[in-house]
Amino acid sequence: MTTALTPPAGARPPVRHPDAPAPGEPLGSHYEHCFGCGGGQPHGLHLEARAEEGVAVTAEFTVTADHQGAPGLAHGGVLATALDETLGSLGWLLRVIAVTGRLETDFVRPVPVGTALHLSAEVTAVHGRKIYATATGRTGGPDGPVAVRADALFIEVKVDHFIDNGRPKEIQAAMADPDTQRRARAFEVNP
Ligand SMILES: CCCCCCCCCCCCCCCC(=O)SCCNC(=O)CCNC(=O)[C@H](O)C(C)(C)COP(=O)(O)OP(=O)(O)OC[C@H]1O[C@@H](n2cnc3c(N)ncnc32)[C@H](O)[C@@H]1OP(=O)(O)O
Repeated sequence: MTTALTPPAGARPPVRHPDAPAPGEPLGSHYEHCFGCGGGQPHGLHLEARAEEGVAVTAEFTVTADHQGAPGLAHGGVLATALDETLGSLGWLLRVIAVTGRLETDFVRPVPVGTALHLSAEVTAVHGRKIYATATGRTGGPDGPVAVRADALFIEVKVDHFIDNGRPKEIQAAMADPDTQRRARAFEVNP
C-alpha cells in the first residue's frame, strides 16, 4: 500500500553525518523547556536519547502519574510524544533540523504508570527535505514486547522556522542563550 509515509522513487538511504555523535553518546536536550526532553519541564517526559550505529537512536522514558490517561495507564498522546521526541532526535545524526510533518502511531499494548519505555528509532530514507523514519517503544527491556510504534515523515527546516513562528518571549530568551544558539546554528552548516 502506498501512503504519505512510503518513500517515493528516488529516495535514498540515509547517510550518517561525519560529525554525528559517536554510538553510545548521549544526545542531551535540544531545548531546556522542551516537553519531551527538557530538564526545565517538571511534568515533561525527561526523555534521554543516545546515538546508535547508523542513523539510529535509542531512548528511555519512565511513565509517571503525571502522564495518565486512564487510571494507572499512560495517555496515548504522551506515548505518541515519546515516539515523536525520539524520532526528532534523529536529526542529530544527519546534522539537520527537522520537524514532524506526519506521525502514524500504533498503540499495541497499554502501558502502566511506573513502566520504563525503551524506545528506538531509525531513519529509513531521505528524499530532498523529506526524512522517513520509524520508531518502536518496548516494555520490560530493549528486547521486550512492543507497546507502541510509529512511522513518520520529518521535514528539514532552517532555524528561521522557529524564529519566524515561535512566540517572541521564548524566542528572545532562546536567542540570548549561547548554548541554544550554538547548537541550532551548527546544524545549518551542512555539506
Ligand atoms: C533560536 C531558536 C532555536 C531553535 C532550536 C530548535 C531545535 C530543534 C527543535 C526540534 C524540535 C523537535 C521536537 C520533536 C518533533 C516535533 O514535535 S516538531 C513540532 C511539530 N511539527 C510542526 O510544528 C510542523 C508544522 N508544519 C510546518 O511547519 C510545515 O507544514 C512544514 C512541515 C515545515 C512543511 O512546510 P514547508 O516547509 O512549506 O514544506 P512543503 O513544501 O509544504 O512540504 C515539503 C515536502 O514535504 C511534504 N509534506 C509536508 N507535510 C506533509 C505531511 N503532513 N504529510 C505528507 N507529506 C508532507 C510535501 O508534500 C512536500 O513534498 P515534495 O513536494 O517536496 O515531494
